[in-house]
Amino acid sequence: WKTGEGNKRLPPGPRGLPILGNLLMIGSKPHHDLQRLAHKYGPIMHLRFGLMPVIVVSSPEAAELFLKTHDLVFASRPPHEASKCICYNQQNLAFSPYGSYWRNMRKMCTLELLSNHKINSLGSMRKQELDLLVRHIREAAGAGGVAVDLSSMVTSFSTNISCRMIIGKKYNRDDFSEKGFAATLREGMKIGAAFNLADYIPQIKGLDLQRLSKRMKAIAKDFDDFCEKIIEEHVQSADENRVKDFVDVMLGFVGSEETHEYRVERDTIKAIILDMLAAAMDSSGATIDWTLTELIRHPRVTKKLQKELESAVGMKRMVEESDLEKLEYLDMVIKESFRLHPVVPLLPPHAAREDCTVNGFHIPKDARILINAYAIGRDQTVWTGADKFYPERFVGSDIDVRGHDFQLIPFGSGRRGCPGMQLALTIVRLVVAQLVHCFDWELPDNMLPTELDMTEDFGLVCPRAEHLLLIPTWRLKAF
Ligand code: HEM
Repeated sequence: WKTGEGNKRLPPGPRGLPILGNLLMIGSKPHHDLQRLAHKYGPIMHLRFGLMPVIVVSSPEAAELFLKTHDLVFASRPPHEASKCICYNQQNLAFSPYGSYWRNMRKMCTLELLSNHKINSLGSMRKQELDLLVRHIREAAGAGGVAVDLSSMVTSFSTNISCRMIIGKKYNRDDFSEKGFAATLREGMKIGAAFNLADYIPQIKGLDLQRLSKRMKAIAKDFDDFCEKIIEEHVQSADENRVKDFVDVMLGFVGSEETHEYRVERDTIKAIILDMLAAAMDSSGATIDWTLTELIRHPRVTKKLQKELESAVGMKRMVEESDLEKLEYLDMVIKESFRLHPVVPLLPPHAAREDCTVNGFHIPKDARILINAYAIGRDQTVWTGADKFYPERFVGSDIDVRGHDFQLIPFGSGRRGCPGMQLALTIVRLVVAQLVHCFDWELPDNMLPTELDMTEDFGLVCPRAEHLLLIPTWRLKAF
């Protein structure tokens, strides 16, 4: 329990095996395994993955200490083989270590790509894509009693708006490589989320025991070809009047360090393209999917939400983004969904930039910090009836998801908190409201809501393992 440096006390935790440490205690759902261990060892727990000390944080008070009180110490990311190989030596924002490069890119992403102004300027594009989604579902509903694969439809919608916003156009299933655009990107994300032994025992990296390195190199090559093609198309494009996508904005900064403070090179653009696509493509879609699943399991909540929409929007038109601020119950439903189903259940690892003492425990430099947002959202000591979906718990409460309230941190908090939060909240609220307002939903084959499979598929983003199949019926009076 002691470090080599005198009597410094590490947080409690289970004993590990030589070399592997506690790695074998972690299965296919790490957030569940770590939640179980935290019940035994406490909210600040010490494990060892391979040769690396890992600190697991599982309560709001502890999360506040790491993400607010000592935010600057824990604002880095550890070395990450997948990002090194695929994202140009960890030049992506999400995994780049704390320092001037990260600060510069973070500022560019926050002020130039994900600002409220930029998000608002893309509103009509979101509307077009959402209208298309509703049309497809309505066509299926027209056939009467036919179930649609809502998970697939929402995922395609989310992929399409992300691609249009970031690289200016949509990609078909079979574009890009033999496997297809989205499948290749998702494979990259799966590899990024995998427990790669080389990250924890760097000495055995060359052995490539899990055969990840070979796959990473193949994907890195595909991605590089893809990003090069995108950049070339943007450079060649003569249309000055089109709405600027993220690649246009970043290309505008290349070689203009004198007028802008951003130092942007070709590899930077490629790393940020991949980062943004990976962060945006599945996260909002998975959240929408989980929210609709809970609504199907709780018809009372759906009815109440439909009533709110009826009185705020009326039955003669669809929901607009400008309606969202009036929809208080929708806000509670979304918060409750984020609480039970944070789609990034373990925040990407933070890294300690120096030794630090937290709550009397010694946290060594370079330790990986895993914040278990899933465990915090289901903490029985914080939430009454923690496993129940009950949006009314937020009536009269000012707890929100924006990172000020550490009992609910689906977007993280502090310097590394999600810069895409405002965009994600707009998309999730709008799509959930639209789908609940335009359609009634039923389960196929007389299935009961209690029979819905709630298994998660763990990755960088954690969607439902099974697709949500539902029968839609059009509700609105007009058109
Ligand atoms: C429901 C949707 C989303 C959720 C739940 C989510 C959640 C998160 C979380 C938990 C983090 C890590 C915070 C930490 O380490 O403390 C994060 C980081 C990040 N997110 Fe999101 N996110 C979502 C959507 C988006 C979108 C739409 C974008 C951009 C288009 C985005 C871009 C990023 C980036 C670039 C980072 C890395 C920030 C850094 O390390 O400095 N996210 N997100």
